[in-house]
Amino acid sequence: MTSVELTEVSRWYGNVVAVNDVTLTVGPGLTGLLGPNGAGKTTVLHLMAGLLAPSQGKVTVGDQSAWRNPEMYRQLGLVTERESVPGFLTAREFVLASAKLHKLPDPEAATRRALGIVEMEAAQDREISTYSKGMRQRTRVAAALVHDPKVLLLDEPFNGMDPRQRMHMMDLLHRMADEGRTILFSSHILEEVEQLSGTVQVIVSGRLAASGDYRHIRRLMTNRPHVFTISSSDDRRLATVLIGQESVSGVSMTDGSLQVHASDYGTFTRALAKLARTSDIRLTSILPADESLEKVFSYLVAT
Ligand SMILES: Nc1ncnc2c1ncn2[C@@H]1O[C@H](COP(=O)(O)OP(=O)(O)OP(=O)(O)O)[C@@H](O)[C@H]1O
Repeated sequence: MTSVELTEVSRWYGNVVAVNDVTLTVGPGLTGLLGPNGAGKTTVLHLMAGLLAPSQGKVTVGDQSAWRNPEMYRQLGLVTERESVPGFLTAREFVLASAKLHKLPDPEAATRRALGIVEMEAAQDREISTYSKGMRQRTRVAAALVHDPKVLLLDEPFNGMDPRQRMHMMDLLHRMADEGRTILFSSHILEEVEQLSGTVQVIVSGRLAASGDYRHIRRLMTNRPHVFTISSSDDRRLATVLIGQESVSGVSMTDGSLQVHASDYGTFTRALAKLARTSDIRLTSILPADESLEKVFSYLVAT
């Protein structure tokens, strides 16, 4: 059982602070690292993989320091974000090259084992250029785990996949985690971690903003303040009724529609339907205002 640990880690590039005083332990099982673009996810993974030195703090894999420690690569595999697989090779050739780079005693057997884990045996002798996105990604996973590492890090492994491919990849990650490995993957899409049974660590602007299971994170995000645009059979009367509600912090009428600031999504939406019914007002549309993912995540930092 191998854990990866960050203790008071910061990493800056010139005057850009990419990771800001993060303390975090990722233990055996499956963990998601969630955050908007530019939050520092890649930097965290590269620190864990020993590709970057922390500007401050300590990064360990098992009991060993990650930085400047080639020994660590026996324990760890990394699937990088950018898809760079030579299309003219077959999956078997690609994974075998990785096995040879690791100087494994029986590279052929290790290649067969890794391709078996990702269920790529049937297509292993076809050129990678003929594969689907999901198959290419699984081939890259096989290359990263050919040396049977205890820790596997994956940077945005679901990027560009359709829902079926995504489910297949999530099953694969769960299976590897169930074998006792420490698996950490990054994502900038909340729905991508929906099928995750393990922990989600949320990172925003280089800081650890929240952690817990998917339902906990989802709740934190939906319980934040929301703005709704509402149309009804009598907007003006609806406005006067709503302003008396505890879950409403402001009401305004602009361009013929009603804007409502609600302090809590769940309480407000439940109250709205009931109020409209008892006041005999017909609701014709309720639209949540468009909020960028950035803003939603930032709310978590503020709490
Ligand atoms: N080599 C670099 N030089 C300067 N700034 C960098 C460098 N690498 C990353 N950054 C900056 O550090 C911050 C964190 O970047 P990082 O790539 O770790 O985020 P991320 O969460 O992985 O985002 P993305 O999903 O968009 O890759 C960003 O502001 C980014 O612009």
